[in-house]
Amino acid sequence: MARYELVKRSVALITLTNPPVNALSSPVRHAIANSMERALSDPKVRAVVICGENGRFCGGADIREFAGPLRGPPLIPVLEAIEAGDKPVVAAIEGMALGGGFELALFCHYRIAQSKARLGLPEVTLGILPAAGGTQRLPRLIGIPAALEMITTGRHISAQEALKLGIVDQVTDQNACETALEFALKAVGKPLSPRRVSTLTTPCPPDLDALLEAATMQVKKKTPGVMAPLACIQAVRAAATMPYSKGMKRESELMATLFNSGQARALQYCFFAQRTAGKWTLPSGAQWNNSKPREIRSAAVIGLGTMGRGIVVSLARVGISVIAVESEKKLLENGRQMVIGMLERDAKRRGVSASLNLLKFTLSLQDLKDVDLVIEAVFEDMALKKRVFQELSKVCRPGTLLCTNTSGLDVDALAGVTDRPHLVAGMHFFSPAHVMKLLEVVCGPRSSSETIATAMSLGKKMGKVSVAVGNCPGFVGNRMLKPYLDQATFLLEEGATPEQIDKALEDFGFAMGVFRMSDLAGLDVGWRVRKESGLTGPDVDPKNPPRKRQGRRYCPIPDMVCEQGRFGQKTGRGWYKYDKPGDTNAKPDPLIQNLLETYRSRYGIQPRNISDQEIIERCLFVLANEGFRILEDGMAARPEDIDVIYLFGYAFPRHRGGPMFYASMVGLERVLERLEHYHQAHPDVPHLEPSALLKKLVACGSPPVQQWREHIKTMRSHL
Ligand SMILES: CC(C)(COP(=O)(O)OP(=O)(O)OC[C@H]1O[C@@H](n2cnc3c(N)ncnc32)[C@H](O)[C@@H]1OP(=O)(O)O)[C@@H](O)C(=O)NCCC(=O)NCCSC(=O)/C=C/CCCCCCCCCCCCC(=O)O
Repeated sequence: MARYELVKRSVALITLTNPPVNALSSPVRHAIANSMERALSDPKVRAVVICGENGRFCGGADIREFAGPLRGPPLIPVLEAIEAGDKPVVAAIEGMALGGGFELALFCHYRIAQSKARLGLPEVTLGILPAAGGTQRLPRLIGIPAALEMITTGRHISAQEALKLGIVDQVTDQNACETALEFALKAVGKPLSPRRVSTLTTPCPPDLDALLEAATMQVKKKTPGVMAPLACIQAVRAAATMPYSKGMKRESELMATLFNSGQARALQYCFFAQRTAGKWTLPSGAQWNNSKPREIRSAAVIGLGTMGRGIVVSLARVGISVIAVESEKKLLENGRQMVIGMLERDAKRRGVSASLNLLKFTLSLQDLKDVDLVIEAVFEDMALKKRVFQELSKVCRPGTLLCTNTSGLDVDALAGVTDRPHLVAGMHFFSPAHVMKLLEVVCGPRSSSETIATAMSLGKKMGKVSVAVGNCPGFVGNRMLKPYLDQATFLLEEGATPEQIDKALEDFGFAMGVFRMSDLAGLDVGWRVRKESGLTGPDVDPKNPPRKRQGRRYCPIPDMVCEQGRFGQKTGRGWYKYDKPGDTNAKPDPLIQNLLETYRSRYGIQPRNISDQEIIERCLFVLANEGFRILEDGMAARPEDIDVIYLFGYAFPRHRGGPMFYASMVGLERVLERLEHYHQAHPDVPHLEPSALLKKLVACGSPPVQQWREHIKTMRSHL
């Protein structure tokens, strides 16, 4: 777990050896303690260098250990022995020094960083704080404002920035370990006291209170209801106002309030869920680690609407040459200008040059014969998409992969009109596609493992969090969204207002409630889908009861809002009113209130007071219930995949872990009981009927979310 060598006859080289990131697990802490003792007691050793194997200094504490009882030597005394020793200790930072790894470096007397290394204290993103002295040592080294920013955001900084801030003593383009060995020999005999960060006085700005107050306001605004950033600010205050030892005590008290919190568990779950989601499997046994993706050098995007443009940008900025296709000259020119503008702005922001030379714009599908992969992003119309796929099948060379960006149509039906169904898959981007991190990779029953491997790997290359899902209407994300939206409108019928429902969801942690979000996305899209599927409009049988469709409860209020030309922010009116079209400041609209009152009296609905608890339970439990059904149907491989989809595609609050994790935190028994209760009250809403998997898990004693997969295994799988 750590290798000990004597090099250059007088330097002890301690190499952390815990792949993949040399995390500070209990055996590593043991090994560091033993190695330091050996180095300090060996008269031949005049200096010490600590580095990490495989070009990675240290990724911090072993997060997996946080879930169980704490074992092994506590980290702080191990690190204190480094600082207290009478021989210079140099940290040789390659790759990364994060969290406890960064704190380890801060206990060393000197720090040398390789120029590509990243440093940071990301604990706040895991719901905790840097409790191995990070909150007390970093402010002493770089001052309150810079330390506060790093600790409350968890931002990783470059070696160059670390040098500028005074965190590292030298940056090298060479091997950091070699440089540190030379450096260590030169440090022998120099006084160590000024190098001990614990002895430094925190430079205290005169406006400390105002500074901390501003930081508090900022984190409350950015992450309302999240505890860790606030605790970080309190800990940094201690670094400015207390002696080191008292500050360390305060740091550990604050850590104790966070360590076992639900938020910390949720955020740490999210960290692992995100990594688990990349590990896809297919029923054939093909999976992420036994299937080779193809290399994609060239791609085509068909359709330059909002989605198509974002996809072109996502591809071009990672160096893939793109042919963008439109059906009319005007649309093509418009799309071309917008894509170029987007790429230029993106490049400026990243300080690189825009890769415009990778782009080609055309009106002809014939130009696509040699591309490696096509992503179709035309209007959401099955007949149109089928025509495009038939044409692509004729034009593209036999090996070209054909992908669709449909947000819910049958991918296999599209595969069926091609000459290569095994090379067809869904790549469902989220809008705006160059910003949103989520990509649902839709595996049709005939998609080959190579096709899925390629789509997943391309997603990763574009910086997306890619999740493999099965081919069912709406896939995972949009399939779950429907019952969630339905509950929100049913609650309106029963007496709630858009403002009340949004506030309850925003207090829960969503950045925007469901109605504000719908106004932002535009209400006309859903209206068109409902008209096309015969739920509203002239195709509805006049004998159909007004609030029922196919025997189920149906709320026509969203249709009534659209009939008034209220399509959301873009028209200046939707569920809310706005000062002008395109404005974002949502204001309650008395006209909506009137519409709701008239509607209720027309149907004899007596409005009732609805509690925030009911809003949260009905909206979120029905969401999770559909998630359980998706797992039952084998359309998602595991609950983590569903949660990752909701975190990255639908802005589910990360400190709640995602809908499935949230359900497990509430307690599956309670979720089941509440769903049964609401279903009894609303028997014409089948989505409220508890799913078989939820009942099965409760019957099995409500195992933790990571164990649900064992219970799902016996069910059918499309993944
Ligand atoms: C940037 C990375 C490091 C690398 O990224 P990349 O190369 O892309 O690789 P990944 O796919 O992300 O990761 C590869 C695998 O490694 C696993 N991994 C990564 N980091 C860790 C880790 N820190 N621990 C465990 N496992 C890790 C990852 O899951 C992958 O596994 P797999 O292949 O999928 O199986 C990137 O990985 C990254 O960003 N990592 C996280 C970095 C981080 O956040 N570090 C901070 C960790 S927290 C920390 O360091 C805390 C320090 C203070 C400790 C003080 C402890 C005191 C406890 C006292 C508690 C007192 C309370 C008492 C209360 C009571 O009374 O009970």
